[in-house]
Amino acid sequence: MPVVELNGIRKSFGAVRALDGVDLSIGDGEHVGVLGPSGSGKSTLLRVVAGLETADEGDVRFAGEPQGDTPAHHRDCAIVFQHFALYPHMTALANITTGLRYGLGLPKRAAEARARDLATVMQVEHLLDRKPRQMSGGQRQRIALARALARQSGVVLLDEPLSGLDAQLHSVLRLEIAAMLRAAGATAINVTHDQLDAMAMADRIAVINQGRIDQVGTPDDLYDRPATLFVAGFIGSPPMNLLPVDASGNASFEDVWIKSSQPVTLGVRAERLTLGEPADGAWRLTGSVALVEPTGLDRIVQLRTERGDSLAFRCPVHRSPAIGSQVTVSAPPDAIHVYSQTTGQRLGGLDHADLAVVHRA
Ligand SMILES: Nc1ncnc2c1ncn2[C@@H]1O[C@H](COP(=O)(O)OP(=O)(O)OP(=O)(O)O)[C@@H](O)[C@H]1O
Repeated sequence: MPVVELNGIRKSFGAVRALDGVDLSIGDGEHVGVLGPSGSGKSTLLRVVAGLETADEGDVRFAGEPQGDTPAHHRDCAIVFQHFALYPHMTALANITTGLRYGLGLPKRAAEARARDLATVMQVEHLLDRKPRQMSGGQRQRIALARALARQSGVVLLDEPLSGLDAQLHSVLRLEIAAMLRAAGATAINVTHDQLDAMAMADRIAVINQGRIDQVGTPDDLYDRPATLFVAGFIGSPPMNLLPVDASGNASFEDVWIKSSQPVTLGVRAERLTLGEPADGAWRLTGSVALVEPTGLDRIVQLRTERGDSLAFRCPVHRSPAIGSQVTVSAPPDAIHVYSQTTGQRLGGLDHADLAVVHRA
């Protein structure tokens, strides 16, 4: 049985539809990332699960039990907020034990014993006597997480737990937090706008777009087979190149026509495009180099085609073309994804029944 189930959740604030029919099911011990741009409804979703916000429609279940009438403080979940929200006048130990003593009613000694055990596992025992202002941002966030995990709740809810931390700490802490949650066997919902965080931490990711979930899948599912144009353009850095096919059925690939009963957009990832003369059967494009972006590992090159499409490809440092030069890139047909422009949904690959691919002589 799923630990958390959301069925048909809708929530509006006046005219703003924050959640527009959200279904999501989370298994025991699973870590699900909720990923989407600013304003897409991520925080509202988390607040509805926590009971801090009431859904207009739909229901939230924990272990099969509808939570509709259960107030936030009686729900079996703990939240870690974006801005630490530790009590500033209390030590880390007191911050962790307060919830155990006054929330769960544990006696002081038992609460402290549990807090110390957890602090040892999380390697923060040296911080227990410090107050929040005596700790760094990362240390405060570890204590906030310890406080949430100490409650041994069914569900841990994380709201942008890494925002506001510097880049290096950020990447260390995301692995640590994911490992701590796994070690505790916690079921977690982790809201973030950062795809790298979601990819690194979550077992599955729900991509939310304007209050609806476009796709739920493993990080690889989302990357390899984005279900919608939105996911294709959101996941990946650089995101997938998207090339609309014009009304006459002209693909922007030069030697190919696409005939389709509906307008489609072709997608191809930057790393599937190769610089230089194409192999047999590959689709090719020529354009002028607009920008070359060093990543250290390689170069991301932005190309502008004659038709006016922009696309990015990756190439090794030693083969990097000069800005302004004309180059040809190509992709194997199996690297090409096809999306409906009408529905935004992925139709599949070039073998889709609606498409006829005509190679020019
Ligand atoms: N209390 C509120 N009153 C009015 N509108 C709200 C309220 N809370 C959220 N909204 C609106 O609902 C939409 C979704 O907001 P939400 O905070 O859930 O998005 P988000 O994806 O968490 O965004 P961010 O990443 O910027 O925090 C936004 O348009 C927001 O302005």
